[in-house]
Amino acid sequence: MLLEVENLHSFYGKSHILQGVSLTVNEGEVVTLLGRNGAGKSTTLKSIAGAVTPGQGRVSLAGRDLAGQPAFRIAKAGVCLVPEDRGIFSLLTVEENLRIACRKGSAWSIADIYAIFPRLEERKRNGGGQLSGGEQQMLSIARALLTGPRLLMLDEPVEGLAPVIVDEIVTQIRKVAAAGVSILLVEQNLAVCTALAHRHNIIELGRIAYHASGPDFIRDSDARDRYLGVKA
Ligand SMILES: Nc1ncnc2c1ncn2[C@@H]1O[C@H](COP(=O)(O)OP(=O)(O)OP(=O)(O)O)[C@@H](O)[C@H]1O
Repeated sequence: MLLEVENLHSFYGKSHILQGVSLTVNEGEVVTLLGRNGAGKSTTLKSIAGAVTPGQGRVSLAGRDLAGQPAFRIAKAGVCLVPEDRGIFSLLTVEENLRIACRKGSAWSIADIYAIFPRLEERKRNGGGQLSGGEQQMLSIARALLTGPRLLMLDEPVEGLAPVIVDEIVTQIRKVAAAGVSILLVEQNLAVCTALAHRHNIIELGRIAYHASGPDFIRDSDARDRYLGVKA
């Protein structure tokens, strides 16, 4: 087991958002966290990464307890969150954005990144702010990889992107997973989720209300309708 989250509770002020979330990610797995708007998906990722401090519960990475640790220590342990707002430096070039993300001891080099994301090499001298939305997303995933994470958490990586770019990013995420990086994916685009993931979790009322393997979830149209309001 790589990531083990057990009975996680998180609050914003008095709002009790996560009410006992439990989920796991094995080495080499792609696992989704699905759910309706406001269900607590981003909060779960932030609570694992330490951007939100959980009030209760266990988060462990390869057996090492991380819950309640500061975000920088959790990142150092190998957990990297690519947030929805992408977090790239718009005044730096693509290559500068990549260079400053590099960490000693990381298994990833900038050449590895260009092999998976050829568009970034084509655009390496462009400013981060000149990139399209899809290219910005690629750059933020690339920056996360350069830190050498064991667990990559992606928050809605294809939101608002054109279908051809979505396909490109799905292929890239698949290559990242094939390189051995475990992935916890939050994404509203179900086709992307089923194309990538080995297992799925659905969060409702602050808890995991449903989980299934990839093939079982594809067959279970009732669950998709009941929990996500998606017909067919
Ligand atoms: N910083 C915050 N302060 C107070 N409440 C917040 C904060 N961030 C999120 N919330 C609330 O917590 C709940 C869960 O939000 P979260 O962003 O985790 O949902 P989500 O499942 O990721 O949804 P979405 O798909 O809309 O991003 C929502 O009701 C949201 O309004």
